[in-house]
Amino acid sequence: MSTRDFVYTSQPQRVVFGAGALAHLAREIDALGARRALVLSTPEQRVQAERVADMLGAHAAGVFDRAVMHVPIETAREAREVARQLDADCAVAIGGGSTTGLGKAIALDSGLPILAIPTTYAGSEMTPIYGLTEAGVKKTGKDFRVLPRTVIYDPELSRTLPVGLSVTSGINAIAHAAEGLYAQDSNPVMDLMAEEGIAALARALPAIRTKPDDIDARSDALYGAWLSGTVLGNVGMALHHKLCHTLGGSFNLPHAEVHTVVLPHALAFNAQAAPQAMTRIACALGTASAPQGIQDLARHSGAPIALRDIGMKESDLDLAADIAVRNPYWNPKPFGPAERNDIRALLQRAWAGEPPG
Ligand SMILES: NC(=O)C1=CN([C@@H]2O[C@H](COP(=O)(O)OP(=O)(O)OC[C@H]3O[C@@H](n4cnc5c(N)ncnc54)[C@H](O)[C@@H]3O)[C@@H](O)[C@H]2O)C=CC1
Ligand SMILES: O=C(O)/C=C\C(=O)CC(=O)O
Repeated sequence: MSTRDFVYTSQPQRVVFGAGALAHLAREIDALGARRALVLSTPEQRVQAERVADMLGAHAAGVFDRAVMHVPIETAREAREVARQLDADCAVAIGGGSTTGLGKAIALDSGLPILAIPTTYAGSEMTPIYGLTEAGVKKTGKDFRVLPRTVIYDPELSRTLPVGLSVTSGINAIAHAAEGLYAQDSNPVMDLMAEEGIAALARALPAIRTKPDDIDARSDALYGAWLSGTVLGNVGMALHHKLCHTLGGSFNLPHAEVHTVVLPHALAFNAQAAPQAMTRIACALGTASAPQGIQDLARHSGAPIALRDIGMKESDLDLAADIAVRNPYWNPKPFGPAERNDIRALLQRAWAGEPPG
C-alpha cells in the first residue's frame, strides 16, 4: 500500500497521564497561569469536585455542579454567569463528556482556558467539538477556543465508573477511532492512533467487566480513550456519529449506549465502501469481522445491543431516518434523502438488536 497525500496539523494540548496524576493539579493550574478556577461537575460527582476545589485551595473560585448530558443552553448560560460573577479565569471540568461539554460552553463564550480531568472514556477532552441543546434541538460545532489546554488522565478516578457505563463509554471511544479510519480527512498519524486505541479498549473492557477496580485495565481503557478522542478531535465524523447525534439529540437516548448499539450497523453499512478501514478495525479487535466484532464485544461485556432496550420506540424510527438524512455528514458510502430507506432499514436492525447486516 503506498502512502497517500495528507494534511496533518498538531493541536496544542498538554496531557498528564498516570495513576495518581491528579496530585499534579496545582502544578498544572500554575502552568496555565490561572488564579481563580471554577470547578465543574455533575450533581453526582459533587464530592469529587469538592475534593478538587480543596486541592486548589486559594485558587478555587467555587464549584458549579449542574452539568447534564447534551449541554442545555439554559445550563450553559447559568454557568457562564457564575464564572463571570466569581471572576474565574479558568474552568476545571472533572467528569465525563457532559461536564467537559459544560466547560466548552463557557469557553466558547469567554475564551476561558479549560483544564479537563476525564472520568469516563467519551474523549471530549481531546476535541474542539462542542454541543449545545436549545429548544430540543442539539447542534454541534467546532471551535479551537473550546479545546481543553490541559488534560489530567488519572485512571484511579475511573475506578468508580459503573461497569455498564465503562463498557458503553469505551465503545463510544472505539466509535471515534473506527470512523477516523475511514474519515475523508484521515492521515497516517491518526490511523496509527486509531488502531492502537481500539486495541487498548478491546483489551481493557472485558478485563474491567471481570474486575472493575483493576488499575491496569482502567489505565488501558483511559489510554485508549485518549488516543480515540484525539482521532475524533483531528478528523471528521461520518454516518455513525450522525445517527447517534440524531438519536441522542432528538429522542433523548443515553449517549454511550446509543453509540454501542449503532456502531456495528453503521460499520456494516460502510463495509464495502471502506474495506481497508474494516480490515484495520477487525485486526485491532482481534476478530474476523469489524461490525460483528464490535457487537460481540458489547454482548460479551454485558452492554445493550438493541435500541428497543435503551428507550427507543419503534414508531419513532421513521422520524429518526428522516432527520438523519436531512443534513448528512460526509460518509464513505454517501447517504442522503435518496438513501432514506436504507437508513430506515439500518435503524430497524439496530432497534431489534439483529446481527449487523
Ligand atoms: N464534544 C465531544 O467531542 C464529545 C462530546 N460528548 C458528549 O458527552 C456527553 C456524554 O458523556 P459521557 O462521558 O458518556 O457521560 P456523562 O458525562 O453524562 O456521565 C454519565 C454519568 O456518569 C457519572 N460519572 C462519570 N464519571 C464517573 C466516575 N468515574 N464514577 C462514577 N460516576 C461517574 C456522571 O456524573 C454522570 O452521572 C454527551 O452529551 C456527548 O454528546 C461525548 C464524546 C465526545
Ligand atoms: O458523538 C460523540 O461522541 C461525539 C461528539 C459529540 O457528542 C458532540 C457533543 O459535544 O455534543
